[in-house]
Amino acid sequence: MIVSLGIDFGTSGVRLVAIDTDCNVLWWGTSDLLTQGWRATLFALIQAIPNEIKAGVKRIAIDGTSSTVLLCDREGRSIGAPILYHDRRGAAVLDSVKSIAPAGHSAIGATSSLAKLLWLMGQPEAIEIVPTARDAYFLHQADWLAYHLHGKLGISDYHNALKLGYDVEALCYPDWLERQPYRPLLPQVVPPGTPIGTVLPQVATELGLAADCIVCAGTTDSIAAFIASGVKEPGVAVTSLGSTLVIKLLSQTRVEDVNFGIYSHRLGDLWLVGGASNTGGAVLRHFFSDAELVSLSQEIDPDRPSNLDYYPLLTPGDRFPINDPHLAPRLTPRPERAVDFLHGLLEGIASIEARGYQLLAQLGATPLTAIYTAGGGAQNPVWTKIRQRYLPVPISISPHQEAAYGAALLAQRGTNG
Ligand SMILES: Nc1ncnc2c1ncn2[C@@H]1O[C@H](COP(=O)(O)OP(=O)(O)O)[C@@H](O)[C@H]1O
Ligand SMILES: O=C(CO)[C@H](O)[C@H](O)COP(=O)(O)O
Repeated sequence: MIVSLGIDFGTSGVRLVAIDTDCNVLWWGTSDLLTQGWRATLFALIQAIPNEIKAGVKRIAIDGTSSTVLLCDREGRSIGAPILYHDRRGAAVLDSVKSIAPAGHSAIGATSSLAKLLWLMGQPEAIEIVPTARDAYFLHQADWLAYHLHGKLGISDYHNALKLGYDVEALCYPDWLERQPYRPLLPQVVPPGTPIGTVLPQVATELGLAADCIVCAGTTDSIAAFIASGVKEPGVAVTSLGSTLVIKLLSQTRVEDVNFGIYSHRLGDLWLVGGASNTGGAVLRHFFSDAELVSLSQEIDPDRPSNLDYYPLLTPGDRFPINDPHLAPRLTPRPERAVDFLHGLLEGIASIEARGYQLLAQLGATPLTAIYTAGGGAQNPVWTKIRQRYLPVPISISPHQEAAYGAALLAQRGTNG
């Protein structure tokens, strides 16, 4: 039996999926992040796989949250704490980012990997490191975790590296990054799913993996969720209704517009175009429990408009489809009945999603033909009907929603599979 493993370090936990050559799920595991850290969580999840399945594991790929980064030494030890995907400390160095990256580049943003790198470069520990930069590495979460399996430091994939400034069309770092003093810290970048090396002998023994098990380059969590859907046809999109709202449309054309927070990841010979909004399930969860979301949604008539015009955010600022760090939430007027308030929230998020897809069309992406939905919100049929009022194409639930399943497919087939 040949088994591929996908491991997802997502926004709300860590999941592992093992699949066979026919893509059947043989095993799945889930864990909160252990207090001992990312590596301990990774190892515990792999250790928990039953031996008869584990013995067949030949490929592993890991996805992590996009723009979660760290600096580490040549032993892979983190220098300072990792900086998480939503950490906005990069806002302090945004002017420096803008001074080196071309206008409109997707690496320009308070949470981008590049902004975090520039922030780190201003810290005392980095000032010591840069002159001897061969001994230090700037890595993404997925790169660093894979290192603990294959033992090679300084390797990333072109999904994680997009917001670092890597040129995913020319497949090299652009001149404006090559010129920087911290260039030696940057990882070598390969296509997601590329075999990097076999698992280290001591790790194979510790985890009970086969000595010839290959560790592949990873991806980001939301791209792994897209890959999980199995979508191969340009024009088909996946909307993730998790804590945040993320839309990704498979397109023959690349589109970028920083004003709307729209950018394109490369996916084999095609483009994954879209953006990520701060609206989504986290706002719903702030006001309602999951049980209330189910019961109250059943009382909503999805064919009737709420007549509320919300832009649901928990704090000011959005990235997409309005890229404005100060954008004010719009959550008033608040009706007396909870069901009416929820109706307004679900419509508000649906209208942001629809606006996103309209913009992709206007900017020249391959025309939208169908939408799959993933994430907690996909389980709400009333919301699907509301969204259907705003969107001109059929909406259905994604057949596979787990990012870890997408990472397992990536390990098995690469991005063109
Ligand atoms: N019935 C429901 N209707 C709408 N949203 C829901 C429902 N159940 C859960 N959610 C939302 O789904 C989100 C969790 O989805 P999930 O995909 O697990 O998120 P994450 O992005 O954190 O991985 C929560 O923020 C919650 O508000
Ligand atoms: O909030 C996130 C955590 O990763 C989103 O998934 C992210 O912003 C989307 O990024 P990308 O398109 O690079 O996967």
